[in-house]
Amino acid sequence: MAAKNANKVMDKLVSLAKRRGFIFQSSEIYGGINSCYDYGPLGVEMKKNIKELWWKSMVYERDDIEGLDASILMHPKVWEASGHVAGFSDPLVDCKVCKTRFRADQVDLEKPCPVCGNRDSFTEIRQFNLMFKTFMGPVEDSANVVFLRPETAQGIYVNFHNVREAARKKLPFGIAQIGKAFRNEITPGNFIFRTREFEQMEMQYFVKPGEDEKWFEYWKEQRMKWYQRLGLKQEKLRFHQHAPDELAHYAKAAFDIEYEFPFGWNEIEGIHNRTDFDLSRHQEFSGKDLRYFDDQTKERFIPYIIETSVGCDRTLLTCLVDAYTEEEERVVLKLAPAIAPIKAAVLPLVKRDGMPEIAKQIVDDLRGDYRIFYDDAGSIGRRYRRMDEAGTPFCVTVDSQTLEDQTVTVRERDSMQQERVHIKEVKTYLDERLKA
Ligand SMILES: Nc1ncnc2c1ncn2[C@@H]1O[C@H](COP(=O)(O)OP(=O)(O)OP(=O)(O)O)[C@@H](O)[C@H]1O
Repeated sequence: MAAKNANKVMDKLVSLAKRRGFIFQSSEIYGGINSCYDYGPLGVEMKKNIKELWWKSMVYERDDIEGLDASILMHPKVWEASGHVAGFSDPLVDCKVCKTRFRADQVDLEKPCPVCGNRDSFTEIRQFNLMFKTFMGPVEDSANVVFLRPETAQGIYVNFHNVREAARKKLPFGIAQIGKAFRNEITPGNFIFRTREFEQMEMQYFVKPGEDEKWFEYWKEQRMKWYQRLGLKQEKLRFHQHAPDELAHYAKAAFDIEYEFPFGWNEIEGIHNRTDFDLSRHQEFSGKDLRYFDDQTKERFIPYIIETSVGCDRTLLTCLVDAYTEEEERVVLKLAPAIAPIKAAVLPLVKRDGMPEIAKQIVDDLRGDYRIFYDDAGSIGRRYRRMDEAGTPFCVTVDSQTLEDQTVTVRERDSMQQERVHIKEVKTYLDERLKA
């Protein structure tokens, strides 16, 4: 029953996302391609807003973090050093009869194939590496194999000294990066929750060994605060601590921030104490000295790294799920104004008496600062509903009173309360309410 309801909510969200232009199935006219999605006009705005808010809180509001945008394709040795060539894999089995593929840890191998019912039909377990391989240059041989990065972090580690020197940074400091990552997941699903191509927002914070635990606690707290700033319901968020047997090979401690989706509690962000593993390995494989020189203590050492790693697409899904609200007469996305794709809609009550002209003038005045939408099609009620579904926090309506006293109606999305505001005051009114 619970699973059925979960599917229903997700189905409704997927349908709203398509109808309103947030997210489309990739290559839809060709029947689609599994687990790949395209962001439409509203989706692209919302994703951009999420990335900007992350960047603002991680880079602009601090003085100890610098930005980076590293290449997706990297030297193949990076992935040997990182452990991804040897260890970034899931166990896989195939049914020899129906050819269905399973994750070996998600199916009972002693039982018949759950799809075709045949006994003893499973192949041996094989380790399936999740990295996408491709070839660089015109010759397709093993000497030219390169990988699409499965995480953005390695681009940060290999640039540790470049960024430190260029930005003249001393420990502790961080490097932040937003970019695409690719994983050939065996079991993608739940809409954009787990896909094979996705975007990550990662920050690696370099600290002195011995100070790592303190900074780990600090970043746990900071990152949880960020989700509150995104407007997510607090009771839907929690930490999950990795037990010793769950810890990745590089981690001394790991906490996930989890959200309660309609399909259960799931990770949205990982916070890891990666110790000196990454820089030590890159030092070993590259032969370059990646130690840090502390000019106060005159010591040389490899910094520890505290990582915060979150999926941008997964955050967007979380915000949509959290905002999706069904009320008696309407469906409304109660998105935080900072991430809402359209900040305000300007609506002439009727298409005459000069109302459209006044409305268009208001749009022109606001356009440079905000994503604004003009709509004069259909009844005012229908137009409000469309904006509710798009998560637009404010609707500005030009009506007959406007013609008399230059005031407009501003309707707030969640409360549906209306206020009269002078046309000259609309920009200030929005500025005050749209600040992140
Ligand atoms: N296939 C994916 N699709 C979308 N986002 C992803 C995917 N894999 C990872 N992420 C995002 O990147 C973040 C950090 O990646 P990390 O390697 O810690 O994930 P993970 O533990 O492998 O995730 P999971 O267990 O969900 O596969 C995740 O918290 C998630 O938000």
